[in-house]
Amino acid sequence: MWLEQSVVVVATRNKGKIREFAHAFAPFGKQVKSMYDYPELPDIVEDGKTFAENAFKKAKTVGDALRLPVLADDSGLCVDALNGEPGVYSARFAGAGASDQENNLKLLDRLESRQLGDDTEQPLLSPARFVCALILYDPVSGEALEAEGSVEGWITSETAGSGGFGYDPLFYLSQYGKTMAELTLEEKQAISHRGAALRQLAAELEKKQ
Ligand SMILES: O=c1nc[nH]c2c1ncn2[C@H]1C[C@H](O)[C@@H](COP(=O)(O)OP(=O)(O)OP(=O)(O)O)O1
Ligand SMILES: [Mg+2]
Repeated sequence: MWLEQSVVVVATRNKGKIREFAHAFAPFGKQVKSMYDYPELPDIVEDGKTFAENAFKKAKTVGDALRLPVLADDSGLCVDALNGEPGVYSARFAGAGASDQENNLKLLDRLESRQLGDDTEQPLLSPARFVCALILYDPVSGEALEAEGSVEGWITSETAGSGGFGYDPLFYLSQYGKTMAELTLEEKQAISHRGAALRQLAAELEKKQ
């Protein structure tokens, strides 16, 4: 069913995610629609303890409302020096409705205030990873497919780049010598948590054929 459809509905209002999904599905001739295309959809309270729980809630809420198969993404940044925070709270780290810039500033503030002494002044503040959980939910069968991906990097105090979204300007990839925000969409997709989760989901779908 889902593989034949020319439209993919993604249960998100994040424009950065929408851009990445549109880029990922374009080669398959699939157009991406988001919650902006269905203004009647409710806000979804993301009260799960895991990315997968939240992604499932997004997919089920939107899928049941539209009676269409829906893909949902819940993702975030887990920072070692903060014991995995902000994790599932990434979007509201600096408070409900916080902007990316406010969240980034709070993250740097939390990490820089942990540095002891002046001689620890190095731009790499902590190992970190982005995690993305995807759920593809079909309201007719009630079936849900799940995939998860992650990417390892470092939080840097030398922010750089204007691509991507969210915490990308702070997320340094040693193998590229660049932040995630300095990568093209193509490059980001090849290594990102979202790209990895999408490839895993595609493999799951293939198994079911
Ligand atoms: O590739 C990424 N590059 C940088 N930052 C990222 C990425 N992926 C997730 N993030 C951050 C952004 C946000 O602070 C949180 C996602 O929160 P999350 O609830 O999944 O998304 P959201 O509220 O922005 O949109 P929605 O729930 O409508 O999908 O993690
Ligand atoms: Mg959200």
